[in-house]
Amino acid sequence: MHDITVKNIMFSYDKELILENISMKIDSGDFVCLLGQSGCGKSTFLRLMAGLSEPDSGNILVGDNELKGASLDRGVVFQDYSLFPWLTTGKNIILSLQQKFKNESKKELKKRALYYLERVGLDKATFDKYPNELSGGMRQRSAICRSFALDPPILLMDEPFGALDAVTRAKLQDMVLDLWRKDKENRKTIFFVTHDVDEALLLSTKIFVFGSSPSKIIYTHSFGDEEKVDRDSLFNNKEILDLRNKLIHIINKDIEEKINLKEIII
Ligand SMILES: Nc1ncnc2c1ncn2[C@@H]1O[C@H](COP(=O)(O)OP(=O)(O)OP(=O)(O)O)[C@@H](O)[C@H]1O
Repeated sequence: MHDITVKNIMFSYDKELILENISMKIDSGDFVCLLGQSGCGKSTFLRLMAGLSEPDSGNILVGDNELKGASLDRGVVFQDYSLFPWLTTGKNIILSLQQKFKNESKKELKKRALYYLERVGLDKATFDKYPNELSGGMRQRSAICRSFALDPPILLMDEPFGALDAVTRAKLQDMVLDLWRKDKENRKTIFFVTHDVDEALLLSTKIFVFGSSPSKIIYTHSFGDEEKVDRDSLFNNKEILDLRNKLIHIINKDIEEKINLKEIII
């Protein structure tokens, strides 16, 4: 129902081709990670999936419907938390919830917001705090809380943990996995951009790697149902270690090719 089919997407900024003929199939409930070197077009692609920009050609289908513009069926979490600094965390969350749950009273919306604050590991007091009174990790938890409270079937996440220290990052990775896993009946489809290979291995059921100049899919890996990677097997399981090395090699090779190409042009 919320399968995503991407067909032959081409996208340029001015005359520069950024995405070349991208096609992919994402099943409902998949946790997809998109890897690739910096500047290869990962965020550009996520913006297309969010409906925040349009491709030159090609299309994206959610189920049978062609994606046109932003929609409440797709939540987006960016790296920079994207909370309004002049509103308390609670008001930030309720402002979004009001767009979707138009018939719910303020009391019901607050109850929903508090429930999800707890699910992302924040205490009730966070509701009345302004974003600048929170740590980076707490701000990102709040942004994720807002997205999960909106309960979209599809969640698009653009390097949401990129600015966080390693410990907070690990905690939030576990939290998102937990939220994704627990909604078994109605598992969200998550599309997660990262340039961290270990993060992709830990989170994903499916990995796509973008190459650059212009960007196309250069590698795909799908984990079987029983193969979900946990934190221990990241470093102990030979198959996962081989895959990790392979992914790092593919990305490094793409970086080297880009550098060589630049030298030829200069
Ligand atoms: N608004 C814009 N106008 C023109 N060019 C842009 C714009 N946004 C991005 N680009 C260019 O498009 C290319 C892809 O950028 P994008 O941000 O999608 O890459 P990315 O893979 O997400 O990078 P990173 O991992 O560093 O965030 C880059 O060359 C970038 O300079």
